[in-house]
Amino acid sequence: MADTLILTLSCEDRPGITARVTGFLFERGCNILDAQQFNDRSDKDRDRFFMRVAFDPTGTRTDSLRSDFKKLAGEFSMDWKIAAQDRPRRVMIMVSKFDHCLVDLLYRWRTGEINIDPVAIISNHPLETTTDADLGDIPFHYLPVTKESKADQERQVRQVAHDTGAELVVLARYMQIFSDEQSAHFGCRCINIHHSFLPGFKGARPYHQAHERGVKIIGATAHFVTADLDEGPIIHQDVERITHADSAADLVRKGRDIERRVLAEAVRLFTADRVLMNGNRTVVFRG
Ligand SMILES: Nc1nc2c(c(=O)[nH]1)N[C@@H](CN(C=O)c1ccc(C(=O)N[C@@H](CCC(=O)O)C(=O)O)cc1)CN2
Repeated sequence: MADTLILTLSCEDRPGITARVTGFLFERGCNILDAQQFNDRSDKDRDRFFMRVAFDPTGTRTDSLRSDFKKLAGEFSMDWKIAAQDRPRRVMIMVSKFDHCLVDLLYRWRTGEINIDPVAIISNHPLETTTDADLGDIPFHYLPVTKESKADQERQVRQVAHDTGAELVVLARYMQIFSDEQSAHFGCRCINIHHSFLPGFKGARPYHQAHERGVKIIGATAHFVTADLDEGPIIHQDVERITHADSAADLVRKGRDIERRVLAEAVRLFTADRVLMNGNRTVVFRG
C-alpha cells in the first residue's frame, strides 16, 4: 500500500508492550498489516523486546503519530522509529578494485528489486580502474588513500555522506580499514560484505586463507562495520560447497556470486527496516 508505515522498536522486556503498541495504533484508526516481535531472554541481566509493525495509517498524519508515540516510547525507554515503507533510502556505495557487488546493486536498483536512492559512489581507485559500468547520473568520487592521507580521505568520505544525506554506507568490497573514528562516525549505518563465512577467515585474502585450510564450504557475510575488523553485528550470510579440486582462483570466482546475493539481501533488509540492533548481534525480521 502506498502509505504503509513501519514502526520498529526495542526496549527492556516487560508485560504489556505489545498491547500498548497495538492499542496505540488502534486508537488512532491505524490498520496493522504485519507484526513481528522477539523477546531476547539470553542475557541473564536483562530481557530485551523487539518489534516491527507495518501498518496503514488510514489518514493519520505521520508527524502526529510520531509526536504521540514519543510519549509512549518514553514510558518504556524505547529505541524506536516510524518510517515510510516506500521511501527509497539514500545510499552511498564505496568500492575499490572489484566492482561485482557494485554492479549487482546498481542492477537490482535499476530493476526495482531494492528500494534505494544511490546518492554517491566513492572509490579509492580511479573510475577507469574501478568499473566500466554505466553509473548514469550517480556522482563518482575518486578519493585515493595512503597512510599519510588516510585521515583527510576519511574526512572527505564523511563530507560526501553528509552532503548527500546518505542514510546507509555500503562497503561493496571497499578494501580499506576504517579508522576507529570513521567506524564510530557511521555506527550502524555502514554495511560491509566480507568474503568469508565469519567468524572464519577475517581480514585480507579470506579465499586464499580458506584454500590453504582446505575448506569444503565457502561463504560471505554482510555485517555492520565496527572498529574491530570483521567483528561487527552480522546481518546476513550464505555459503556454497567447494571441492578439493577448486583452486584459490576458483574460490574467488565462486565466491563472487555469494557476495553479490548476500550484500543485496542485507541492503534490502536494512532499507526495509527489518534489521534491529541487539548489542553485538542483530534481530532480523525477515519478510
Ligand atoms: N573498521 C573496519 N573497517 C573495515 C571493515 C571492518 O569490519 N571494520 N571491513 C573491511 C572490509 N574487509 C574485509 O571485508 C577488509 C578490507 C581491507 C583489509 C586490509 O587489510 N586492507 C589493507 C589495505 C589493502 C589494500 O590496500 O588493498 C589495509 O587497510 O591496510 C582487510 C579486510 C572494510 N573496512
